[in-house]
Amino acid sequence: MTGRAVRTLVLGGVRSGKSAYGESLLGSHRQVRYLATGSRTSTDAEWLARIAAHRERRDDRHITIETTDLAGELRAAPDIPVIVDDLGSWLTARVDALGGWESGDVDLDPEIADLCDALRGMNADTVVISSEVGLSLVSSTPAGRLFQDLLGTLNAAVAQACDRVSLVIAGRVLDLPRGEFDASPVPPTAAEQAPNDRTSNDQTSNNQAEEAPANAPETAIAATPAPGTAGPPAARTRVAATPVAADASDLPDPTDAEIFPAVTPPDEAVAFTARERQNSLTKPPGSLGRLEEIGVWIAACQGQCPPAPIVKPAVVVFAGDHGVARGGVSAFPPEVTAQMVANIEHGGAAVNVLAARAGASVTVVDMSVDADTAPHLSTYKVRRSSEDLRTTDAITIAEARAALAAGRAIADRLVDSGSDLLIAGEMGIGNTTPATVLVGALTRREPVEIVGRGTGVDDHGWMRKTAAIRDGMRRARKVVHDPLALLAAVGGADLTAVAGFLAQAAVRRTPVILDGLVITAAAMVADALAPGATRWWIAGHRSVEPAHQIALDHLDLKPVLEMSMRLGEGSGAVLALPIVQSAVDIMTSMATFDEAGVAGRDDSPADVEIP
Ligand SMILES: Cc1cc2ncn([C@H]3O[C@H](COP(=O)(O)O)[C@@H](O)[C@H]3O)c2cc1C
Ligand SMILES: O=C(O)c1cccnc1
Repeated sequence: MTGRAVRTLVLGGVRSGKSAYGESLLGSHRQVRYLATGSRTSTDAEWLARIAAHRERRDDRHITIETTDLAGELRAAPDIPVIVDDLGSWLTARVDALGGWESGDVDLDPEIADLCDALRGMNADTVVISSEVGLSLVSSTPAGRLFQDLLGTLNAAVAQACDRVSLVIAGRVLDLPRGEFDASPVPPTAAEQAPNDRTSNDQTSNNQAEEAPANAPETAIAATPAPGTAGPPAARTRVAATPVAADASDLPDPTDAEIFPAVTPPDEAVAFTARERQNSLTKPPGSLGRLEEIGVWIAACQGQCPPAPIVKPAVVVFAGDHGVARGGVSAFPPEVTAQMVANIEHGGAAVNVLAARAGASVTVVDMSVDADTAPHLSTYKVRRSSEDLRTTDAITIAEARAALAAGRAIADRLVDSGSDLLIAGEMGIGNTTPATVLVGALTRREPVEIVGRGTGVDDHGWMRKTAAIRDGMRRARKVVHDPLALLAAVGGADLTAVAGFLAQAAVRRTPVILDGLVITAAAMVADALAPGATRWWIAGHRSVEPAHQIALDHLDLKPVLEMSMRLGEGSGAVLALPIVQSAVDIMTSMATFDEAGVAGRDDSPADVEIP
């Protein structure tokens, strides 16, 4: 699997430009299979002329296959980009074959489910064209109503199997955001029903926002600093976390987990082309500032200009407890870690809310929570709580290897199932302490320079935290040149898994948005494990934690946002995601000076007097 295949459903009315748009989406491919569903046996001259016009627009790159066996044809060549034009004709052919127009008694659900299954199996870019007939008048004939009903059902089911859905109206393209409910009445396939099955856990279905069960319990979080604060509104839609993708028999081999292949940087030649494209767009060069740099970066990461839209961003929240949290270094008690894991699982945390807005999936993974969590959360669990870094190694070397291997396996799985941008988040009371120890040890700072308030420790807590950081740094300094030993000594299982995840994303040439202090501290170690990995990362925001800026300077990263945030969970990274998506939109959708007929910059030596 390429890991980059994008399935797009293009909807539109009659003569809206949907086919031309759909074909343009595959414009960069050398070979495209064109599955034409229009009936060859038609004798309607006007209809045949339409088909001929479609054919004319296609060039030599297209292999045209006239078929109504869509699922079979898709499965026959899952690695070749394909366009299906269109679902309406396929539907007509199927109802014809079943003789259902008169009786209206047709059950296409099994065929629709089979078609969706075949679409999900595509490893190459896939475009499906269909008519949006639901916006017109309800047909006055039974057959017309049957067609409208069936096509509405079919479109909804296919939308679920696609990564993107666009609506074309009058030649203008509207990208439809992901909805918050499952509109498909088609029964789920067996794979979708089995939560621990490899296929169903495959993140291909990540972006289908799931509504939390209506009776999902409000997770009670111990609210130490502000007991009794008003709870959130009772009625709302929540986007629950996606289950982690693996079962116990599928655990990665931890042998040599700390050894990474060489990281190759994003494509410089494409970056050059992308900068030229930025300068050809209808704006003064450089006028979109940082947005231009980000667009160039994404193009270079993807190795193509213009870059493809980011359609499957994924957030993984790594959760774990730390023995040092028993030493009063946080404003909150350690029990909050497990409670927040449940909250994230049910869609109630800040990261869920922000991810839903940005169209990203959220998965929470228990690496070392000091409680038993559900099996689908604890597949990769290394132990219950890491040890107290003040006095002993947080985890053993063997546990560190297992945690690194887990982070790497999770990144691999997401990339293999089409995730095109990754974000790591973390949840663990006390986390800013090991993170600050890592930053202090790697940058040789004094504890008082770098210690922050985390969740909001009071002055006594601040003193305890500073002493803990001092003790941790004393132990960390001894292994500061050995990234694996450093993670084992002070990082703990969760931060170690984050380091594996971030480094593996770079190995897999997948861009990452970093979050605050905790994730950036793990990123420093990840760059030591896989030198050059930083080139695949962008800093989403700058947290108020003082050690965060020091970590960013160390990695030579400039944060996108400055929002005075100090939460973690991946929240700052997810908040920056729409900016990265906007940077891509600029590169894909702005007109060039030539296209728009706008005069470029006047660089000719002017014969004007300089006053
Ligand atoms: C309710 C709640 C939600 C959170 N979400 C993230 N964190 C953040 O705060 C913790 C780190 O701060 P410290 O080192 O001071 O404990 C981590 O769990 C981090 O993810 C939270 C903390 C709390 C209390
Ligand atoms: O910047 C962070 O990562 C952070 C800050 C405070 C609390 N938790 C995380």
